[in-house]
Amino acid sequence: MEIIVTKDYRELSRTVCEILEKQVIGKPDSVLGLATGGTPLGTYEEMVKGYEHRGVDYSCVTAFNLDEYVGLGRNHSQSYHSYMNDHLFHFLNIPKERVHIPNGMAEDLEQECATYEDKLNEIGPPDLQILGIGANGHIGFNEPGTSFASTTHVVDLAPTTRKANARFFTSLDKVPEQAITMGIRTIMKSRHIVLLASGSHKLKAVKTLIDSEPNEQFPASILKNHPHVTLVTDKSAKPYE
Ligand SMILES: O=P(O)(O)OC[C@H]1O[C@](O)(CO)[C@@H](O)[C@@H]1O
Repeated sequence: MEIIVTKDYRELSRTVCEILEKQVIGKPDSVLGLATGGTPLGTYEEMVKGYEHRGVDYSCVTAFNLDEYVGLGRNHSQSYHSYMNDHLFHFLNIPKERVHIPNGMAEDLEQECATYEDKLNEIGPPDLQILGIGANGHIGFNEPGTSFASTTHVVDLAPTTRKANARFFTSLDKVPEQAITMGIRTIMKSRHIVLLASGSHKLKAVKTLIDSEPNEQFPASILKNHPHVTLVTDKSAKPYE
């Protein structure tokens, strides 16, 4: 695993943006796997600047998002559809038909997962997958205990994850209890994975990742079995000198 330590969050965001832009400039029809949560927000801001000021072209890119809450419509302010539109897609020239996010309102959620996985297999895998890490080691919404063989599936969110994400909702009881997420096996098919960790609250998770062998109780540990992972962390989330 390659590890890049940046001096702060701003530098982390610029670094990840540079990796993404290099990917897209080198291969204009790249498939990008994108993440939500607080950590990639700075990266998306930098990408928008890159599009507006440096003319980075996304017209041939395809995007797949990692996950979506079950029960939130695409126009709900806290759905990941809204998050991606508000922070990225609204500003870039990725054609709408090449943007893929699971439908958390699907009547048949199992079918939605199977269709999403099929689409990923048909068009993907992502050339570059962006990932955040949960304090409990989750990647996407794959909570501790998720099988490493999992494909896109419906998950029950861990109480700690709901609590961590309650900051985006008016109260904890408004945070959905389930989500659709790409599985661990799905994520591992990506050609290059860039894992972002920022802030002292991620220190323990980064330390556990570095110190542990792959095990299903700490989902991010599977990344040690992947041939091309870049961990980009700022100093406050760096556990060792
Ligand atoms: O970047 P954050 O907000 O710390 O979240 C870390 C991870 O947790 C999630 O938001 C899910 O809780 C993921 O989407 C994200 O990768």
